[in-house]
Amino acid sequence: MALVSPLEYAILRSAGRRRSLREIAAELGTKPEDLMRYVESLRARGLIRVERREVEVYELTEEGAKYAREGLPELAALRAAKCGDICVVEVPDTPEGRIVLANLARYGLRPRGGRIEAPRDEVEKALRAVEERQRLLEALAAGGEIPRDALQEFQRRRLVRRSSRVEIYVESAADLASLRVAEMKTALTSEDLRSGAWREIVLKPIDATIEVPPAPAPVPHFFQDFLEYVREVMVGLGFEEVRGPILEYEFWNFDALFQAQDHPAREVHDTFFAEWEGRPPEPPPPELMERVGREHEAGWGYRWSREKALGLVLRSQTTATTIRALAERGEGTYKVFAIGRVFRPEHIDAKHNVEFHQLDGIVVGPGLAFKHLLGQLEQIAKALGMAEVKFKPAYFPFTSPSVEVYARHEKLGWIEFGGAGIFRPEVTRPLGVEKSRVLAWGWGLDRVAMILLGIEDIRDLFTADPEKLAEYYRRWSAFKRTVGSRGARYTL
Ligand SMILES: N[C@@H](Cc1ccccc1)C(=O)O
Repeated sequence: MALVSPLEYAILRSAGRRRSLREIAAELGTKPEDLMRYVESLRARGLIRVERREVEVYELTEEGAKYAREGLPELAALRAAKCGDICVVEVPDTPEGRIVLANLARYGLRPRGGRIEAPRDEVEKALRAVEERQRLLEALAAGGEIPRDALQEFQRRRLVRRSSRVEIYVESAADLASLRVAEMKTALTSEDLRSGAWREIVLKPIDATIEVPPAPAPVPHFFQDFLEYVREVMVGLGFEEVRGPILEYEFWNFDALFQAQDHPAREVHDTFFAEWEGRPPEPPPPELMERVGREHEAGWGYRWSREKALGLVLRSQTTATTIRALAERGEGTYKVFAIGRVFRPEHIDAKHNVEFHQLDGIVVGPGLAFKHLLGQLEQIAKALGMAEVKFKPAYFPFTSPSVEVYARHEKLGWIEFGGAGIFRPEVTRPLGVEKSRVLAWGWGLDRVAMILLGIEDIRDLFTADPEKLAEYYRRWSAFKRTVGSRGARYTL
């Protein structure tokens, strides 16, 4: 008495006296490759016989598939014939036209002077023959079988190509009455072993040698490529790149940006607070912390805590990185940017992810004003190839005036993809920046990529689906080729 799983039993019953695995899979509503390991396991136990045979298959070429969809060109030519007792078939004097004439000659319609003139009944006979070819071509496209001579003819015309496939045939070698259907598990528990239940359990077989259907060839990751492109655009605009840690002090992520310690964005539902046993990042200079603390106490009127500022978070904005650069370099004339991952405990949907990428930038120099900020944002948006961008007044604790930046997504409509503003004096003063003004912005690059590539769901940037990855890579390559040649429109 052999034990088999319910699925193995179904395979044996369906196999009976020799059948192709594809038929069995179709009957059981699954795919042959999903049955293979069970077939292998049955074979190993002598319950089934397996035979692999190479079979010829005919598949449509690209041209064949096109004609199956749109109709053979000679069919259109015959249908357009002008008939009295004599029919006249005209074709354009092009390579395609000449192919049509050559094909019609096979049905006995001889061209003369680039056109065909023949008695009506001959043309009708040819039309019926061509219609029959069309029917066969469509039948083949739908997966049906067609006569051999038709296949050979299509092959000569390069509408069909021959290849081979391994077809698997199985035949039950078991007496169904002698089998017992048992539970199937992937792993046994110690309880199964102790109680002896393992004797009544079928273990799910694993066979790593089974062929799987081919997956599309791997392509470079479009979003990685995109981030590299943004980096190059920024460098091309004269910016210098700066980098900063992902595990960041609250100080740089919030305090140095004049974001009060009881600001709602500093609650657990908006920020990932971190505990870290390893080596922490280099702490901020103590004097700087003092100056920032005093600015908070004077400006927001609460008791500032140094301990709180030394707490660790997963960076929630790359402004944490540009403010580090500002603190390091101080007064002067310069432009820097940072590209990096940021983290926020969002409710995940098509536009929000808990992990995304930002481009932050600052422009530092004396005499800079709001118009320069808008001009700078416009320049970057254009350089990236964004078509339509809009600015709206907004609020951030660290800038004044502030704007939100919107762009139009072909499916999702206007979406916000970033913020910008001029750093408030409360931000720049403790850093020793008093003469210069600082233009600052932070853009969500995931959303920019969605807008540029027409991606409708932010989660798709992290998809593991090879088809989607290949599709997005195609869109990305096409975008890169045409960037710079699109019209752009900007409104305030
Ligand atoms: N850091 C802000 C964006 C911003 C950056 C710089 C200036 C103004 C706004 C955000 O992530 O929403």
